[in-house]
Amino acid sequence: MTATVVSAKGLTKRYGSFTAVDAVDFTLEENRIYGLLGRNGAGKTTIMQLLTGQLFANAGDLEVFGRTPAEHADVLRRMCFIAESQRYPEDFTPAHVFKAAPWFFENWDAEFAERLIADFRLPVKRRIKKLSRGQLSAVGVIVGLASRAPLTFFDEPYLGLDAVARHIFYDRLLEDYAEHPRTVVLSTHLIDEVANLLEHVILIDEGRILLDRDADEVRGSATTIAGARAAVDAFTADRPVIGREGLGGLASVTIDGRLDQAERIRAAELGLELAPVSLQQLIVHLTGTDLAGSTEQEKAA
Ligand SMILES: Nc1ncnc2c1ncn2[C@@H]1O[C@H](COP(=O)(O)OP(=O)(O)OP(=O)(O)O)[C@@H](O)[C@H]1O
Repeated sequence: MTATVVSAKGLTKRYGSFTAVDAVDFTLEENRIYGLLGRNGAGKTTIMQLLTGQLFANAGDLEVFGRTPAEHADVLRRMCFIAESQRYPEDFTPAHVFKAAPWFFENWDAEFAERLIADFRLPVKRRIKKLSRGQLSAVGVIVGLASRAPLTFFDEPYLGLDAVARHIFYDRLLEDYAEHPRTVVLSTHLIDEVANLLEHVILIDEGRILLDRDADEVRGSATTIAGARAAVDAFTADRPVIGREGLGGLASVTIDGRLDQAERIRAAELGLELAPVSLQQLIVHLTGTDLAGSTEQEKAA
């Protein structure tokens, strides 16, 4: 049986009259990788700050490892939060950060950190304020991975990381997670890149939860049918269409739900192609916008 690490009921955070997190209910289970997804301003960072005791909720019940996070130092010690723009003391070098890390994280693995430093080619003796944007992100990613905290949050940890470095992060996370399972919460706009990593998806929109489901179930919950427009239209006529694209005589229509065996055979007879829907496509549909819009992609590239 898996243990519940986080339990939130009616969790609410207001900034003045604006409600950033609106009475959300969710749980995080032990040893799973969660994607906390949503458009800009959806409330993802605020939720992570509530969970890590950096903010107080205005209403609701929150338990992390069975206790109220902000009031229990032993709970805070079991968490690691890597923010988009991590701050460090003036004149610190990455070497100072990694030397201090074992004071904060009892599972800190210095050897693993050394390997990551080599992977990311991080100049550990250079002052942090002189590091490039991507190198600064690498410092956070290394702390997040080598801390092996039972509950680790990565809030858009990639700013400036190039594609190679991002894939090193994903690979090392998966490898290390297989050997040292823990609960990881990853907030990102690069959904297609992390789709295979995620075991569970929580989608936030305007402070509310739109979707809280196993990632495989989400992936299998829609189908794209492509082919000659007339055949596609006929095949999808009575179905809940959630997306439609077309060019000339060709069409590609995404429907909510799976097709059974008979329907698949019929589609093949009509010369139609069936394709699974990506997590990103579904989320775009659910939130009405492309989360990985060009600015985010460019920022991360
Ligand atoms: N200190 C604050 N005072 C007032 N409003 C705030 C404050 N912090 C956050 N907000 C607002 O709360 C909402 C949620 O912000 P949050 O940072 O949690 O979003 P997010 O989902 O992490 O967004 P992004 O993907 O852009 O990082 C936003 O509308 C934001 O403007």
